[in-house]
Amino acid sequence: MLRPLRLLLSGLQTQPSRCCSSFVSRMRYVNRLKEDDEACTAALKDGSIFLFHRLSPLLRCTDVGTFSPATLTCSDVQSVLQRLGSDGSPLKEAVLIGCSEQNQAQFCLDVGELDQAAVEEASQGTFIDLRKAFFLLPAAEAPLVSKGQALLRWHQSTRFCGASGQPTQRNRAGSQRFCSSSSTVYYPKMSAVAVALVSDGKRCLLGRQPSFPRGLYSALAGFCDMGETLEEALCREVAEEVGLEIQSISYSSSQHWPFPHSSFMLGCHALVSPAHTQLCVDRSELEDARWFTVDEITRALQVKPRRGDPPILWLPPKHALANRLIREWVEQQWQSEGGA
Ligand SMILES: NC(=O)c1ccc[n+]([C@@H]2O[C@H](COP(=O)([O-])OP(=O)(O)OC[C@H]3O[C@@H](n4cnc5c(N)ncnc54)[C@H](O)[C@@H]3O)[C@@H](O)[C@H]2O)c1
Ligand SMILES: [Mg+2]
Repeated sequence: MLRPLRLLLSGLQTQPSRCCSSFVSRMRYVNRLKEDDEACTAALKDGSIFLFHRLSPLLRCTDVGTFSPATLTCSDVQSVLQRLGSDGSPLKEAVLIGCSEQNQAQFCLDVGELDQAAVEEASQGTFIDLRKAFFLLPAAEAPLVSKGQALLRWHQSTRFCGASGQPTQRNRAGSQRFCSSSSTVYYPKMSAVAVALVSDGKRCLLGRQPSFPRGLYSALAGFCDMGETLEEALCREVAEEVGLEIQSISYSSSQHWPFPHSSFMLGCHALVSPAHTQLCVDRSELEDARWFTVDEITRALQVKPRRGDPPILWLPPKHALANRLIREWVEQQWQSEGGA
């Protein structure tokens, strides 16, 4: 029997479609929720919510001592709000983050106006500063939390239109804000950053900023200027920071990086001529930059730094794209040595 068209459409609004691969249907579902306020309101009722308090995510400690983001249902959050005397209106501020593999829409919500300790008690979790939380979470879960925080931060800083000075209004999903006075649409934005692991074929180049923890060296990085390509940004940054000219670049991978604000990190391997490796470090940007052999890097990758240890070489944590670039380089060096 044919179902009425209206019923079919309302079914489509609340659940991912089953006509395509589960990935395709989830992506289309999230896209629909961004465009359809009613569908998004319905999805929130059945969705999961990650709470934040003044941009710090709510985490729970598992029985085995690991951490995970506290996932609450909409009714969990409603009962927490009720217990704290709130009328439930903060739920309207929830922002869509994505959709789980179980087809459940995921939202984030900042309850910074409520008492932090009272929310922690009612929701059985702890709000932890993202700088700490990011590294406590498993690598698979940290990006979801950092995406939630980035979206909440963007909403908090885009309340007014830069053209008219009037308040902006958000759509239901929180994927855009609109100023009816100037007709400007605002979308969440992030800064592009180029990161390069520079090599001369045998050694790799790492640098440290004065603000880094003692002993930490990382790949060179810099914000892309307006109008620059990724390649131009990498060549300029490496020239500015260490005075070298890059000969060739190969793209590796990218990542969203929440610190200090949302950055879109684009990671590459860069080669300089072994005949021109003399460093001329710009001390206003870097405290130090050095060439490291594959043996030094391999040893450093095996060391687990402990508080109070003497400052040996420390590499960026596993969650960071720079760590991935360093590992890729080491693997490539061992492969080419094995093959030689
Ligand atoms: N995830 C990783 O593996 C990884 C590795 C290296 C660096 N990073 C991140 O990359 C970012 C950039 O690296 P950097 O500090 O060497 O950059 P950088 O060398 O461009 O120097 C930073 C300076 O650039 C200026 N700047 C220009 N555009 C900016 C913008 N859009 N936002 C902020 N400042 C801007 C500011 O004066 C700032 O002090 C840092 O936030 C760092 O945390 C991440
Ligand atoms: Mg830099």
